[in-house]
Amino acid sequence: MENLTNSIVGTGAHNVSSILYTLFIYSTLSLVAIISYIYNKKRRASALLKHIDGPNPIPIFGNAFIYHRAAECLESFMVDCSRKYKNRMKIWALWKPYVFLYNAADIKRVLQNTKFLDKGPEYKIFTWIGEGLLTAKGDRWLKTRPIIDHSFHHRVLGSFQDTFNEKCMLLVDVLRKETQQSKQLNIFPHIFHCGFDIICETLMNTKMNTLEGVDENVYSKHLDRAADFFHYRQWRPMTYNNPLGKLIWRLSRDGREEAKCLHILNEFSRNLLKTRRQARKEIGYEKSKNMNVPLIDLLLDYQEKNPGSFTDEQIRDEIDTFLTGGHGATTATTGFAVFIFGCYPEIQQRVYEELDTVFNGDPSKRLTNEDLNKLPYLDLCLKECLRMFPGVPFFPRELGSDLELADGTIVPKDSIVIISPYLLHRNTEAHSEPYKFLPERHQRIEGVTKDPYNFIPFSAGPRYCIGKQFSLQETKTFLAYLLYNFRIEPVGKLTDLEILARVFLKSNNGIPVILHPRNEA
Ligand code: HEM
Repeated sequence: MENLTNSIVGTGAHNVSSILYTLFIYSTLSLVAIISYIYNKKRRASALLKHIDGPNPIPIFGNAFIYHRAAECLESFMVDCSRKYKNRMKIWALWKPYVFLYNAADIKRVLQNTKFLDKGPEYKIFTWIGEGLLTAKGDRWLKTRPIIDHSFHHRVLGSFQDTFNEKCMLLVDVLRKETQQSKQLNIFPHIFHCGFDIICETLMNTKMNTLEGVDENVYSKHLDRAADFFHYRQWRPMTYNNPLGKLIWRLSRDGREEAKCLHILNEFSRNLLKTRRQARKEIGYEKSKNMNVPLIDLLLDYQEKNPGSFTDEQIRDEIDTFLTGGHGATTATTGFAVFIFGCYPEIQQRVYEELDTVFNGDPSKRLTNEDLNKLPYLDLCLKECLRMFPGVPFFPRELGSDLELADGTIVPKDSIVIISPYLLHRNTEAHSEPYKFLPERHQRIEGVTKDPYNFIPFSAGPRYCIGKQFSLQETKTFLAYLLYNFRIEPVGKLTDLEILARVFLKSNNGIPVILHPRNEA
């Protein structure tokens, strides 16, 4: 019996050690295989990208320890780099090359090519929007974009003008009250809430009254927090581009708070969907035949007519995508525009005079689409604001195959390409005196053709911004009411604004202005 036990124990110990030995061999071999795979990839990438300059990397980590400065010190680091490394630059995040492009010729090669439609891994940390239109890949994007396009038909956009007017007039009232209480104010939160109410009422057919403070703006509040985490992680790829980094992030205090935030955002959108479905039942909503209806009804109609086409969670992804994208960039642009007009009083006066021909002395006039078309100078100013402060300063593409740049340089498959409207719009080869606000530069001149890829606030090619026309119409309405009702005085200079590249461009110290009412209503 003793012998038997000894031999079992002995065999067991032997088995354990041989299992451990085998495990050791396999893990060593796997590690060697992974390291040599990464090493070979990195070697190929280094060789191919040797002609693209960038900050000096350190062994193993590359530029991982300076990469975050790209977002935090947009002007003092990123713009400086872009001046030093003309037209494009390379940054290594561990072994992964990030190639920043800010010249039209290279950007065109990415945006026009249907091989490069997939967004970069940064968008995976947009966790609350799941696989909505912005992040969707391949077949899902190909299927969804043509459907959603119907909701942005000019007939649908035309029908939104009443809501734009009503909300912007309310914004003017709210600001009038504010100016009575304090001389100086940060106008951005008011614009942001107004933009949120507009997106809910137009695309989601759901009234929200956050501007008046009736409904607490749960969504915007948590969106702002989620954007903080996005901002932090976006420029620290180690928190999302490898399983260990992701796990450490999830377990961290911030990671847990992020998860709570995302849950609240998603729950808000689920409720919005439920409420709209219920409201449709109650009012006996009839499905439209031509699909030119607000987004939420389009998706619900489509789901009912084509069972299995969209799950409720996929519709929720789209709701979150459009609630996020639908007011963030537009309100950022409007905020910066207000400040710029304050800094250029002569230009502000010229816009006011143009507006006066349309408002005709009546500050509460409801603007029509025809009225908006009679404001060509405001159009030029808006374009110039979008040039100087593009709401989306950077956007990524992950290369599914090698990309050939304009001069023949090959950017290898699996690299990340970052297209930067912000840097492109400040590139002196594309725009002379880029720090000057010169609306006239957007004027068409007979016989002169400019490269449209020098100005891409809404991106270009097949994945250009679906909300472009919506946004232009909305921003113009915002500015028309604000500039007709107030003379804007900035608090400080343009260079005092601390500009951050968050999900959307943001001034970290707000948009501080003094508003002088022009006409008492
Ligand atoms: C000034 C305002 C805006 C700016 C500067 C802007 C900018 C952009 C840019 C640069 C992209 C391309 C992003 C990429 O390729 O990764 C984009 C895509 C997109 N935008 Fe906008 N946007 C604005 C307003 C809006 C509005 C108002 C909406 C919705 C109502 C919207 C919804 C979207 C969506 C869904 C996409 C993804 C399109 C696709 O991949 O098919 N955007 N936008």
